Formats: sequence, C-alpha cells, structure tokens
Amino acid sequence: MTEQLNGLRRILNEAIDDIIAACAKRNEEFPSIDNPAQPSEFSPHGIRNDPTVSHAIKLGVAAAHQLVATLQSPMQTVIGIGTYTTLPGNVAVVERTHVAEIIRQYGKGGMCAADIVKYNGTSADKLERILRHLATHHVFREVSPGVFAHNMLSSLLDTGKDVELIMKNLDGKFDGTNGLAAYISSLTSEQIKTYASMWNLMTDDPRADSQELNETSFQRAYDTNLTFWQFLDLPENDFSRRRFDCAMQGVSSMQPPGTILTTYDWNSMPESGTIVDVGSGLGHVSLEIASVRPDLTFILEDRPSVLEDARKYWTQHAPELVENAHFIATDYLCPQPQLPTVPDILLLRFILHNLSDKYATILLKHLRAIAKSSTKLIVVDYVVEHACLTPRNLDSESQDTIPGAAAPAAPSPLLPNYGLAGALTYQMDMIMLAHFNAKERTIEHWIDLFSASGWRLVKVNRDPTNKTDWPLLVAEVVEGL
Ligand SMILES: C[S@@+](CC[C@H](N)C(=O)[O-])C[C@H]1O[C@@H](n2cnc3c(N)ncnc32)[C@H](O)[C@@H]1O
Repeated sequence: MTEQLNGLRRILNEAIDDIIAACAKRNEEFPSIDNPAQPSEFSPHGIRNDPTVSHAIKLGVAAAHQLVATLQSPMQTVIGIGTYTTLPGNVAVVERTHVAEIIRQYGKGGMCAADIVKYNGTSADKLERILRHLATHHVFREVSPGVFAHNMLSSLLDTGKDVELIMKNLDGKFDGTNGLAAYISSLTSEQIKTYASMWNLMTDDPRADSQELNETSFQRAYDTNLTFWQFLDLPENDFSRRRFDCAMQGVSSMQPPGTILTTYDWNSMPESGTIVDVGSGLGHVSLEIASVRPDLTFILEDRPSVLEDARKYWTQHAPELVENAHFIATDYLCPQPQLPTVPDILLLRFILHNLSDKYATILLKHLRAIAKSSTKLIVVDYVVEHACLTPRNLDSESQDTIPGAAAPAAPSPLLPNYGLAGALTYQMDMIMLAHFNAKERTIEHWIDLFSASGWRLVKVNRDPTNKTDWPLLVAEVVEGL
C-alpha cells in the first residue's frame, strides 16, 4: 500500500509542478476558485486548454480522487456515496430559485439568505443550509457566516440574465444563453427523477432487459408510454424542450472550444460539398463548421419542433447562411427523405448514444442507403474505456489497424481509464441507459456497430488537449452491400 500511496503522491506532485511551470512560462496565474469563471475558460487559449496543463489536470484529478478513496474511512466514503443525491438536488433548488442571478448583483461581498429570499420568495433558513452544503462542495463561497458569494463553480449556474427579466418570463430563462446553466438545470430535473426509478426497473419490471425507447426508467418514473422526446414535445413541457435544445450548446463547453474544427480536416471536403447534420438540434455544431467552410451546403435534420427553433437560431446568428441551408424535419428511425444532393458527410454528434444497438443499427443502415462511395460518416460521442488494462492498450498503438483507436492508459497506480477524471463518460452512459435504453460504447462496440450497418471505422481523431474524451470517429462505406 505504501507503494501505491507514494505513487499517487508522485503523480499529484508532478501534475501540480507541471501546471505551475506552465503558468510561469505563460506569465499568468492559475484561475482562483474564489473568483467567478473567467472568459478565458471558454477560449482555446485558456490555461486549462494548454495541452501540457490539460494532461497534468487529468492526472492530478485522477490521483486526487483515488487518494480520497484510499485514505478516507471506507464507511464514511460508502455512506457518503449514498447521500450524493443531495448535491444535484440542491443545485436544482438553487437554479430553480435563480439564486445565481440574484447573488451576482451583490458581487464579492455576497448576500445572506434573508436578502436572497426577498427576490425569490423561498425559505431563508432552508436556503442558507442548502448554500452551505453547496459551498462545502466548492459551489459558492461562504464569505462570512450566512453570507454567500459566487465562486468559479457557482458562477456557471448564472445565465447572465437580469433576475427581474427571468421572473417575468420563466419559460424563456435559458433562451439566448450559452446553454451551460440550461444543461445543469436539465441534468438536475428530469434526469434525477428518472434515475431514482432505475433500481425498480432492474428488479421488478419486465422492461428491465428492453432496448426500446419507451421502456426505460424514464417511463417508469413518469408513468408514461411516451419516449423522452415525445414527452418534451407536449405543450406543457415547452420549457423543458427549449431548455434541452439550449443545453446542447452548453455541452460543447465541456470540450476545449473549437474541438470540432481541430479533430477533422474540414478543408478535405469538396468545394460546395454537403453535410447532413443528423439530429442537429439548433445546428450550432454545423455553424461552427460553417465558420471555416461557408461554401458548404448544410442540411439540418431533427424533430419538427426543434427545427423551427433551429431556423430562428440560424437566422439570428448567421443570416447569410440560411439561404443555403435546409431544415428538414425527419424521424431518423425512418428511411431518409429525398435530399437536395448526395451527402459528402453525415454528421452525428451525440445521436448514437441516444439509441440502443437495435435502433442505432436501423439509423446507420438508413444513412448507408443514401451514401455514395466517398461519403464519410462522422460520429462524435464518448468512447468508454475499461477500468482495467485491455489487450488494446497493452499491445501499443502501432499494432492497432485503426489509427487512434487505442486511448493512452493512465500510469499506475491510477485506474487505466483515469478513474474519476473521466467520470462524465460513465455518468452519461447511465443517463443514456435510464432515458433511452441506450449507451456510451467501447471502441470494440463501435467497430461492431458500424460493421453491422454497412460502415467501417477507419480512424479515431483525438483533440491534443483532450486525448481521452469525446474523440471524433470517422467511418467509411463498406462497398458491395
Ligand atoms: C443529444 S441531442 C444532440 C443535438 C446535436 N447533434 C448536438 O450535438 O448538439 C439529440 C438530438 O436528436 C434529436 N432526435 C431525437 N429523436 C429523433 C428522431 N427520431 N428523429 C430526428 N431527430 C431526433 C433530438 O431532437 C435532439 O436534437
């Protein structure tokens, strides 16, 4: 055990030394957790997006979590796990009572709960305790007894909107925002309730082994037969739908900005070529690509309700591109509609992880049916790594016939998948499971899924600042099917 503890200490020390050295080289301070998040967090030039720093962060975070799990009393840790629901539960309270926007008005000095509730009308005693619980998890800062101010983490719950404006138009709270608060809000509402039913579904429900979109923990929790998407389309869920569409933009901020541009050479596409953005949402990923290739024709496909908003979004953000874009309402589980041109690229970002193997295969076969031999399928999704070494990362990359397929394993004594430094991959896998009977996939699983539907995985492109999460998978048509 001493050897493991020493190993963790060494990794942690080296990671912090590397971060401090990188800061010194750039002549800048590492961002303080006590201040609101700086705009540089959203810039490709931000310190956390420096490749050396980003790698050191990954190692440091993995080591710190493993150290806690190793050092702390196991009883405390396990009982603590049982209480985790309090954390998203309290983030939900704070978001739904607009505390982030209210507190912002008072700057560094902060605000006491009695003053906060004058704006949102909730309980001061309960809110104070909720904020202290969050501050202990480094979300908000208790600046003096009972007085709370923003810190780096809590500031991301802030939409940036004026609280009075929010109160006047609650349904539009997230409209026009960067989507980050919307994403956190979405994760702490339908998602919590859904997950609470997971154990029921796994123990006493004939749907436990289903692959259907309407036989999940979500249907059990909400006592409905509607799929999650159909549920969002109900008129009474307009707020949730708008929030979800906006949230998908917030998802992008989990990656270094511009990752979609650094993980694929969009200039390799033919002049005036065509991209079909399947399940485009508002189409902000396509808009990012359009920033470097405005000559391309973009075809956005999604549910009718989403595409209405997508057209508005493009009209607002890129009026010059709307004319050459197509907004085609589709059900991607049906054969593809007649398209204006044969696509050069079929882009699926966070689509296949919403589908079980059964339905992912159906969608991929429909796409294969409209592809030409040079069409590329581009998939952006998580790739799950095992929590142990596998033949793929033991054998070294040179033996892998698919470039980039093997993710570099973390050094011992860390878990080879970087443990909780990569936690989101596994958390998202559970969210996909609970809402869609779907999944995040291992690389072997991706290879099998593509080959079962007429495609072949040819390459895995990884961003230099984030080599392990969210790679971009490139697949080509298998001829003769
Ligand atoms: C997780 S979001 C991803 C959105 C976008 N690709 C992005 O990366 O931001 C999944 C998208 O698939 C769309 N979708 C779900 N079911 C669909 C269906 N049957 N046909 C077409 N689109 C669908 C949803 O409306 C949603 O916009």
